[in-house]
Amino acid sequence: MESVSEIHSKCNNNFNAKKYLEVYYGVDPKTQQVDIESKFVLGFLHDVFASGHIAGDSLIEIGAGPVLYHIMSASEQFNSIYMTDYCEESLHEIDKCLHGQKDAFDWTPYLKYVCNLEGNRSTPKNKMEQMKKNIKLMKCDVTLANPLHPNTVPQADCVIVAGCLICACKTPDEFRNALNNISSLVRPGGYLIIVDYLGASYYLIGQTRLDLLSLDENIVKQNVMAAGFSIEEFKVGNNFGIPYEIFNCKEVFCLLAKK
Ligand SMILES: C[S@@+](CC[C@H](N)C(=O)[O-])C[C@H]1O[C@@H](n2cnc3c(N)ncnc32)[C@H](O)[C@@H]1O
Repeated sequence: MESVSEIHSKCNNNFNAKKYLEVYYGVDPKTQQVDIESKFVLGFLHDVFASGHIAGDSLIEIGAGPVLYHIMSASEQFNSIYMTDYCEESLHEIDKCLHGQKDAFDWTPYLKYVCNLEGNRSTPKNKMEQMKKNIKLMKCDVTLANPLHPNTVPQADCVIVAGCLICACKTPDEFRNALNNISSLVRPGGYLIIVDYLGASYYLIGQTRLDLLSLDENIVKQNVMAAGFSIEEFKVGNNFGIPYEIFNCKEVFCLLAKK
């Protein structure tokens, strides 16, 4: 049996957080425009949080990786935001952003896009300052009954899981278990948001190929409902800039469900 630290170091070897950011979140240096998939996902998250009724004391993002953008629209709605991941290296990339380090990934194009969606009531700089105040970083593992083990936090008003479950789960059974584990983190009446991909089976980070669980809409919906949620929205987007040889993805989905 592998120890937790062995598993984490193995994960660090396979998941190159810096390279991942460059390949999947790098923008054209000339135009600084965010891609169509990001506009779809950020637009969904904006609409969800702009309504104002998904708010409260805490939000947990599970499997955030080195990526800051899924909580941009939520950042003013919660007192505490726990950004969590299996790999320490990924959390370190977020930490660098929060501490304004020189070699931190630059999220400005995405911050600008989100501020624009919000009618520019805030600036990218102010939004980043807001995030610095309420984000806490924590390890997680969706295969554990308490994914935040050894930490415990009060059940959250909202949990976001983006691009994580098709990486962390190898079979539909593992997907079901992970959703049950994640459900334990959401308070009754709280919300679950999933952003993930349909029909994808691998992606590349540089030369490293990582396998993915191929999901369809039915498997997602059935298991989310079985984990104690009622689905309020399910939106699918299918216009990708990433070449098929790098990520054999057909569709991204955004789901909002209430416990
Ligand atoms: C493709 S990345 C997605 C990162 C980011 N959320 C995004 O949308 O770009 C998949 C993430 O799932 C994380 N992950 C893999 N296995 C996990 C597990 N058992 N528990 C929690 N996170 C896991 C990885 O460390 C990685 O950060």
